[in-house]
Amino acid sequence: MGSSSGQSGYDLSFKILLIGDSGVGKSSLLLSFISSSVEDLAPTIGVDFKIKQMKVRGKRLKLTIWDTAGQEKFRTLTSSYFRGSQGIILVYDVTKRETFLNLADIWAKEIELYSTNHDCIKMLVGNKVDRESERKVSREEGMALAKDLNCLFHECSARTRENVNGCFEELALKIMEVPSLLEEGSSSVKRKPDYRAHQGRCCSS
Ligand SMILES: Nc1nc2c(ncn2[C@@H]2O[C@H](COP(=O)(O)OP(=O)(O)OP(=O)(O)O)[C@@H](O)[C@H]2O)c(=O)[nH]1
Repeated sequence: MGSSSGQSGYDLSFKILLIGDSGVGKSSLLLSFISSSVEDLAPTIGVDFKIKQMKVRGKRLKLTIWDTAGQEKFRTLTSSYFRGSQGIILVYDVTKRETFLNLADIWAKEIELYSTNHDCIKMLVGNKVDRESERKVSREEGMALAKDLNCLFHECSARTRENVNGCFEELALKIMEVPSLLEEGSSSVKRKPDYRAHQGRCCSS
C-alpha cells in the first residue's frame, strides 16, 4: 500500500507487524501507543490489529499495526500476516533472557521464511524497562543483536509509556526513506503467477 488520494485522509499507508514470545508485551505496546492505556491484557488469540494515524515529516500516515499471538499454538496462523509488511517489530522482555534469545532462534527465522518485502524495516524492542532491578538483558546486548540482525533498536516500557511513541515514529520514518516500500501495492500479497503466459508456453502440443 503506497500513496493515497487526499480524500481518504492520509498520504501513505503502512502495514506493521509485532512479533515475539508470549508475554513480552506486544499487545500492551500497541494499546499504549494507540490509546495511552496501560491495563493488564489477556494473551492474544491468533491476531488482532489496530489503526493509528500520525503525521511524520509533514505526511499523514495510516499505520495498520498487526499484533500477533506469541504462543506457539498460533504460529501457523500468524505466519501469513508477515506478507507485505513494510515494518516488523521484534519484541523481547528485558527481564526474561529466553525471550531475547528466541528473537534470533525463532523470530528472525520466521521473518526470513514468511516476509515478502525484502526491504522491510526491522526493529528490535526491549520492553519492560520499568522493571530495571529485574533486568536480565543489558542494553548493550540488545544493541549488538540488533546490529547482527540488521535491525533498528529501542528499549521502552508499555507500562510507563516511556519511548513507546519513539519506537513507532522512528520505524515510520525509516519506512518513508525506502522508495520500494512506498510503491503502490508494496504491502499487498505477492502477485499470483500469470497462468495465461504459463499455458502459452506449455500447452502447444
Ligand atoms: N512491568 C511491565 N509489565 C508489562 C509491560 N508490558 C506488558 N506488561 C505485562 O506483561 C504481561 C503480558 O503482556 P501482553 O501485552 O499481553 O503480552 P503479549 O506479548 O501481547 O502476549 P501474547 O498475546 O500472548 O503474545 C501483561 O501482564 C502486561 O501487563 C511493561 O512495559 N512493564
